[in-house]
Amino acid sequence: MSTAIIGAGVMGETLLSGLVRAGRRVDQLMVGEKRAERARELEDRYGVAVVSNREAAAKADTVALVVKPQDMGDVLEEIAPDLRAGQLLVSLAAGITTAYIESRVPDGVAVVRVMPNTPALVDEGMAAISPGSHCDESHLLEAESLMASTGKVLRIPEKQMDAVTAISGSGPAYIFFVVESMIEAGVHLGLPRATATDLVVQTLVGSAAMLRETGSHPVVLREQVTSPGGTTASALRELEVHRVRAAFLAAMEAARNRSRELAEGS
Ligand SMILES: NC(=O)C1=CN([C@@H]2O[C@H](COP(=O)(O)OP(=O)(O)OC[C@H]3O[C@@H](n4cnc5c(N)ncnc54)[C@H](O)[C@@H]3O)[C@@H](O)[C@H]2O)C=CC1
Ligand SMILES: O=C(O)[C@@H]1CCC=N1
Repeated sequence: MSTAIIGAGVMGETLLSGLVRAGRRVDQLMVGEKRAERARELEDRYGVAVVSNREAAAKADTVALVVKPQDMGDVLEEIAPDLRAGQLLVSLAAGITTAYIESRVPDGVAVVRVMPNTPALVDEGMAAISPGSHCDESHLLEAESLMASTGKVLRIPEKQMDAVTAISGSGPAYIFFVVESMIEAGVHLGLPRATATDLVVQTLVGSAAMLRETGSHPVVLREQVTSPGGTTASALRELEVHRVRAAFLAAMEAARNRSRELAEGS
């Protein structure tokens, strides 16, 4: 099965590198990328063939679309003449619906919408997938196998996609923001930056491992850290006073709403 990736920016390369790490043959992979310099970089780094978008669409069994939502209309218009019924189109773009894609490609092309995230770069990705209207189980299995090369995959109804985008798609950025804030706080408290960074990163990794390995509710894990009348209780009170919980809710609502807007091309 050959796979083409159209749009090899951050997420396109993340997918490409994951497929290579998962043992997909490089001669079964190809890339369509608009920026010539970027295309050369990927050829050098992975030995992958860089071809035109139309050649990618004509030759590959599966075509992954990893361009920005705003570029999706142009790319679909360009490759539509080369697509055929039964072929699989996997879109990783935020906001873009399977109906949008299906209305721009020949009848019978199978479309799967995916929302991945960047931890896929270290094989800890979280991808959600939803089938379009011409998908059978074999198309879903192929999309799942594509994304499973870089982490966990969950099947979800497409109506949940904008919320998923706000949580796991954009999620790594919120976590990095928290990490960055904690490091700055450590520096403010007088710690050397390198020490603060080591402390915060390992605390994050350890906490994530506890969540995954114990399966305990985060409230239970938080209560274990919070000694009565102690330091954690004092800190948590400040987080509540500064409305951090409400800020997270507002932030994710904004991301969900932006995903909906992207569907309308803005
Ligand atoms: N970066 C992230 O964390 C995530 C990104 N996504 C989605 O992945 C898609 C790509 O995002 P990024 O990789 O962050 O953006 P990016 O800007 O890094 O990559 C887009 C790539 O597409 C190329 N491109 C643009 N028009 C093209 C065309 N006509 N033909 C071929 N290549 C073309 C650009 O040159 C660029 O290399 C977006 O739709 C985004 O919603 C989804 C989940 C997470
Ligand atoms: O910011 C964005 O629009 C993309 C989609 C999810 C993560 N990055």
